[in-house]
Amino acid sequence: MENNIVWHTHPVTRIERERLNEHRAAVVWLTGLSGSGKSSIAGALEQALHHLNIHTYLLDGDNVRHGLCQDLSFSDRDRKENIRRVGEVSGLMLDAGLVVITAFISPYRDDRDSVALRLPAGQFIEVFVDTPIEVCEQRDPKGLYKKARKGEITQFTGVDLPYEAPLDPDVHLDGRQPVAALVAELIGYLKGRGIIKI
Ligand SMILES: Nc1ncnc2c1ncn2[C@@H]1O[C@H](COP(=O)(O)OS(=O)(=O)O)[C@@H](OP(=O)(O)O)[C@H]1O
Ligand SMILES: Nc1ncnc2c1ncn2[C@@H]1O[C@H](COP(=O)(O)OP(=O)(O)O)[C@@H](O)[C@H]1O
Repeated sequence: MENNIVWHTHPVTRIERERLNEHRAAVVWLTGLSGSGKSSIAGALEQALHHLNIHTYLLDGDNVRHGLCQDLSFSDRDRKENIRRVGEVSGLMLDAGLVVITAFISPYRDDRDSVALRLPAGQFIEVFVDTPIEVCEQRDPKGLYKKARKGEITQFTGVDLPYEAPLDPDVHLDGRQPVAALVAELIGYLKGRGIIKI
């Protein structure tokens, strides 16, 4: 259907914003089970990058679901929409020249791949926070696994809905390692890819 909307190209581009920032823009997309460590790693990574004078923004599932996505449930359909919206916001922030860090379960490969396809090639970095469900369940800081096992919460990832692990992630983290070591691994990766120079 024709919608009469035409893309408008503006004079200041992402490349120029990146030059001003003295680093490249990227989306560092953390995916993993609830309790795998996404938020902890994302927060510590942002702090480390901030100290290196990198312009960052962190989008976290729990927080985004208080506002932008407060109308969405945990059904497959709503998770798809959640990830689509977050992907679009990440794309805008990437265009603004930021290193965007996202922490969403994002359990479905198709949804993650759709986000990657909407972003400039090479600027979507898929990070698998690989923590066995037994470990996540033992951590259970919010008591959600306990509730899901008792049937008090349904559609819980890893209990009655699947988690599709990335087949070929850019970075594969062992979520049982200390957060500081995982952050160092990510910083090393960003340097290796020429996103940050320091
Ligand atoms: N049913 C169900 N399944 C999974 N998670 C649940 C559910 N209900 C609430 N929560 C809490 O919501 C957080 C996950 O939100 P996300 O936006 O990251 O999920 S998704 O990407 O849309 O699948 C998740 O946060 P994390 O534990 O930080 O991953 C949970 O705290
Ligand atoms: N690498 C780690 N080693 C040990 N405990 C961790 C690690 N990462 C996170 N945790 C702990 O596990 C729990 C879940 O971490 P969190 O970052 O909230 O995970 P997620 O965002 O994936 O749900 C928290 O209690 C946190 O302190």
